[in-house]
Amino acid sequence: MSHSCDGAARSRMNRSPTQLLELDRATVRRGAHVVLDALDLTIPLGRHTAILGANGSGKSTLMQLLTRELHPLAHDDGRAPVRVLGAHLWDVRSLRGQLGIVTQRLHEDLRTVPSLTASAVVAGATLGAIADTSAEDPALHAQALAALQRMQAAHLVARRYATLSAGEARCVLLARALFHAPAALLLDEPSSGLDVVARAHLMTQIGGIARGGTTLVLVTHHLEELIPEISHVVLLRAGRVLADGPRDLVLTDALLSQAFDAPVHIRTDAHGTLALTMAG
Ligand SMILES: Nc1ncnc2c1ncn2[C@@H]1O[C@H](COP(=O)(O)OP(=O)(O)OP(=O)(O)O)[C@@H](O)[C@H]1O
Repeated sequence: MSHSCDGAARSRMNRSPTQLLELDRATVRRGAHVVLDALDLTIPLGRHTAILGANGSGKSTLMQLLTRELHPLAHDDGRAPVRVLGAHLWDVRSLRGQLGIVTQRLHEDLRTVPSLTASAVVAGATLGAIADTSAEDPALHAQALAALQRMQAAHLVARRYATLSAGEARCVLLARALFHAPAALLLDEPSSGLDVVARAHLMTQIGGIARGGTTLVLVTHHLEELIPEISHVVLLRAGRVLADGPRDLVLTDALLSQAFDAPVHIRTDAHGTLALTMAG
């Protein structure tokens, strides 16, 4: 009996996963506060998805479930509340090799080490840790340079990461995130703090990455970041899924007004960029 169970588990792990994320009534509590409330959600590989919601709706917490930095409450019957790439047990380091991550928190952590160069930041993806390895390893340095070149950021290779502008740092983080050719790229408000030109440049690069076949998961409350490649939107409200579907069905004034608890209006400019304004 236990043999056949082990075999089934092994064959599930060995099959090529088709789902990036599967949540089965996943609940996360922080202190007395239920931050995610019995969430059911599936994000297939290959479906570029935005997780959209107001401040405090649970977007970053959902991202941390995906990266296994946070764990949900266990189910009494042993069912796995979270599966990432088909598996519910992950060694975090091997998961980091499958997911490229760009978050403000990672950026801030990297900036705390003044000696770190852009090359070291990119090459550090091999460790999943913050340490300067590229200086000692010419092969790693060359790979980091190639990754920066793909982001049109080769000129930054020797610069100290902590001295980069927000836009430059974001390109270096993208190069790091893509270092292992991950199955999916997770972006948490990637363009926040960037000027209009740097934002357009970054979002063009992200669009190219999506078209190249890397699944995009974008966590944001900035509608400007919903590039055309994003085909699917999950709307969160107070730790629950308010809507989950094709972007045109979810991005309506009515649903967004519910999500933001205020009357809002979505508009599209001449270049197709979305923006949200207060209605009236
Ligand atoms: N460590 C913590 N302890 C207690 N509550 C927390 C903690 N971290 C987050 N929360 C609460 O969980 C809720 C969801 O937070 P989360 O950061 O996931 O939201 P978010 O949608 O990403 O918000 P934002 O857009 O402002 O970044 C918020 O009400 C927040 O106050």
